[in-house]
Amino acid sequence: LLEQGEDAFRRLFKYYKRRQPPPDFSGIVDFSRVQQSCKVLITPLNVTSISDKDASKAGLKPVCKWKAYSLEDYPGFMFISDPFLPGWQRYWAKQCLKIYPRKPNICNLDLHMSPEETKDLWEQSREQLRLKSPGKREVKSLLEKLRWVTLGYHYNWETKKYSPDHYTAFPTDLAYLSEQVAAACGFQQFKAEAGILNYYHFDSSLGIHVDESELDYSKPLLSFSFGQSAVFLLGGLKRQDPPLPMFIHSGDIVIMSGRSRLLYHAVPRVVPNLEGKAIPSCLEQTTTRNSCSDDTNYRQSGEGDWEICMKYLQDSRVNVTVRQVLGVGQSFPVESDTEKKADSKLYFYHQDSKEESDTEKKADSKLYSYHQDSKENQHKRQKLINEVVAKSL
Ligand SMILES: O=C(O)CCC(=O)C(=O)O
Ligand SMILES: [Fe+2]
Repeated sequence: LLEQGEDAFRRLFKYYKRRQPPPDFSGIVDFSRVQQSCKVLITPLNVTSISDKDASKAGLKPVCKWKAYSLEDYPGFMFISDPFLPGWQRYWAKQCLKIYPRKPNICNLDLHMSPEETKDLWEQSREQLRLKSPGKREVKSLLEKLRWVTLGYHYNWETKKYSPDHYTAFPTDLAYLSEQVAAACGFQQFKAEAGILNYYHFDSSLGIHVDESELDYSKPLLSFSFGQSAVFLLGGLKRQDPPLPMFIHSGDIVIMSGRSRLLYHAVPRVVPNLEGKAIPSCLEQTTTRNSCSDDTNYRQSGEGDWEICMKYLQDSRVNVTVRQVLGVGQSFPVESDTEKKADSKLYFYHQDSKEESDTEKKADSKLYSYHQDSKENQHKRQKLINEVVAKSL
């Protein structure tokens, strides 16, 4: 057991990432097929926390219809199995592909391209994607090279900080969705202040990490997924703690709050949806005419856009995590000049350098190595954990 505990997370991460021989997926928790495993608990939500009408404006079913789960050993962790109304996953997936990557939002491609060149990845990629034939090795469109987009307080991968100096308006529709979901889970005053979109393909993974850059851990972290499925590993407070593997499917929402807010986690693998179809059927549904959306984008969206989305999602997964960075009445700590410099570095467009710097490469692939924490960081982390635990008791 001592040996097993050594670096159980790394071993399991590599195991699920492995191609040959493929891993055994049978032991993975699948909330869409509740096996009444001893660990999975069905969680009742307060069905009056948000009105059915407000839920439907965000494309969500009435809360009484949601299937919400929690895990015995992970207080504060919640999993909502696809609570979206028919047709609405399409809407959100399209926003993630067509609208949110637009300027002024920041994406990995900005690290080595001019704002002019990354102005509208959707427009720049749609023809190429439309003509793409499956299985063929073709030049990748910009949309296919997209790895991440940041929203609101833009996350700086290098300094691992949010900065008050890099804020752009958070998309109102996504803020609304997040606030409804947070309220339904018992977090009434949630404010969507920062977002990270991750774009995955079948060969992508997201390393072992903890989201600790936000300044108020009493606020939940919300995660929405669309497209193909993923194996998600939920670890412990220590990096080495053995993780629990679970599937995340299209439409699923993960909430990390309370004691689970600072747990290590990772996505070792993206897997085809378990129905074995090109696109999971929940994404194929269209809305009924009378659903009440205030968003003109939605009504104007043509079938042509959806055709491009489908092409993209056949071998991709999009995940968006929404975070509240500041607590009520809280403000950013004052930064020193050196910190400010480091902070703005990533937003500088290197006009005369075609070579990617190491920093760019790292940030670009988001595969920055997750080094063993320094003594100082470990100490800081332990302090934070104590705070969170104290608050959630
Ligand atoms: O893709 C996911 O499900 C997780 C994403 C994540 O952990 C993050 O963006 O911090
Ligand atoms: Fe994360």
